[in-house]
Amino acid sequence: MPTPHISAADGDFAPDILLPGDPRRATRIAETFLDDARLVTEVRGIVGYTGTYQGRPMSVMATGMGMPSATIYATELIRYYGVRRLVRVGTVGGIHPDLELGDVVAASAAHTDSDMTAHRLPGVHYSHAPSFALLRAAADFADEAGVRLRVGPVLTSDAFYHPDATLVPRLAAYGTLAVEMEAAGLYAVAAAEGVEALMVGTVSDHVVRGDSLPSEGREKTFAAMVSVALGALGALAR
Ligand SMILES: O=P(O)(O)O[C@H]1O[C@H](CO)[C@@H](O)[C@H]1O
Ligand SMILES: O=c1cc[nH]c(=O)[nH]1
Repeated sequence: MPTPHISAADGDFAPDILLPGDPRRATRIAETFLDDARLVTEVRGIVGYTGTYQGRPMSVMATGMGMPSATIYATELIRYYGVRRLVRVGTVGGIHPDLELGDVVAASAAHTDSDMTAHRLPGVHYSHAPSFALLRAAADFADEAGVRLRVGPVLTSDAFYHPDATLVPRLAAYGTLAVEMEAAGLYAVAAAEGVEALMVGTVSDHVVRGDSLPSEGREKTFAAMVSVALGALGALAR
């Protein structure tokens, strides 16, 4: 049944879904990786597609930017469309000095500067963590495929333009890999709803060094990230 934000019919989504922030990336993923992809929703320009990948049903849908947007879609997909495994495929800003542009990261934890998930467990500093099964499957797939995958904590921030210039060096001192804007919310929703989630990201820029990928570089590295996400989902389905 359609929700306030998704116009798809019952059964239109697969249990497995990729979640980029950018609607154009959702379309490119559907066109590049899925067979027989069809558009199942486009409310507010947030497109979702379902097709097959290696013979299995697979969906991809944009989330927009930030936790308020991403958690609306994640919640509705899980509660009303039966989605059970959600892998965010995002761009991230590198923080760790070892990260190169184009590297793929998987978030084994997500710190946050947001209060968005704090109301869920008052009095507790909640740990935003992914599905271990999905994380392990992503790491195993990357090893086998020869993809350089860095696994570690990220910061999920409410602000793309953060006013506190000391934040990134302080996070770097705690081994934080990168910054993005949705993983913590996705992990909290998935945990609360009893389903599995993971955030995989491509380093599109380095927030300390100040370099960033040109657009054709983004296209190539985006393929490595998506293949890791699809490989992890495929391994769990077997
Ligand atoms: O490229 P996406 O998936 O949108 O992810 C990152 O890019 C956006 C900011 O430019 C935020 O959504 C951030 O998390
Ligand atoms: O949230 C994000 C995503 C990419 N790069 C950044 O600096 N921040």
